Amino acid sequence: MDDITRDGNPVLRSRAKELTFPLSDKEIEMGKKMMEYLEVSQDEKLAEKYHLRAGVGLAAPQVGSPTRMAAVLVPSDYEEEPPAFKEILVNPTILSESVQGAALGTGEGCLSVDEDIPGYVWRHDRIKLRWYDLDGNKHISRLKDYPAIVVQHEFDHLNGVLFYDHINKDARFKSPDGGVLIG
Ligand SMILES: CNC(=O)c1cccc(C)c1Nc1nc(N2CCN(c3ccccc3Cl)CC2)nc(N2CSC[C@H]2C(=O)NC)n1
Repeated sequence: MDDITRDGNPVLRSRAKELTFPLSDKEIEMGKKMMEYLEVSQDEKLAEKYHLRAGVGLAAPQVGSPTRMAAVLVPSDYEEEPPAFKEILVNPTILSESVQGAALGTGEGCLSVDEDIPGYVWRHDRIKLRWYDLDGNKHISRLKDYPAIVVQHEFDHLNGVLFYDHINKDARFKSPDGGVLIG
């Protein structure tokens, strides 16, 4: 956990730089290590053994690298099913986003923010995402609900935005018209 940068470190408030292909061995290794972190953090026994906080997303600035890469591992509702969304995203771009909003009903947490900050983090319920994999292949993904929220949270990290920047401090649990609460 000590290798996760914490709020206050300027790398979390900077705009991360695009990566160029072919990626260096070091960049590929970083992507794989970020995904491995999420896998271990979601295994109760291993997370306890290595004192890791569970996460479903991790962006390169959170491991000290101001580059546009993020790992996302959103499990499905049933353990024996494959994950809802598992990818290492390079140079992601949100191509379009729904007008309809969505927020996690329990608020958001972040591996780089140690304290709980109450409030809904209103995002877009659906997004169309263009991204590249570690080999430089282009992908387009249409995401909805929890996976869409997680990707927007990680995308924010690449632009120096943290989840609590979106919380309405005067009305932390206010729902905008038509917004859906998830989870
Ligand atoms: C303040 N209240 C809260 O944090 C909060 C409180 C309750 C519920 C939710 C849903 C909350 N919110 C929240 N919970 C998560 N986890 C739930 C548990 N889970 C997990 C845990 C154990 C094994 C496997 C897994 Cl999968 C890991 C992920 N993750 C995020 N976020 C926001 S988007 C990026 C994502 C992230 O990875 N954060 C570290 N938010």
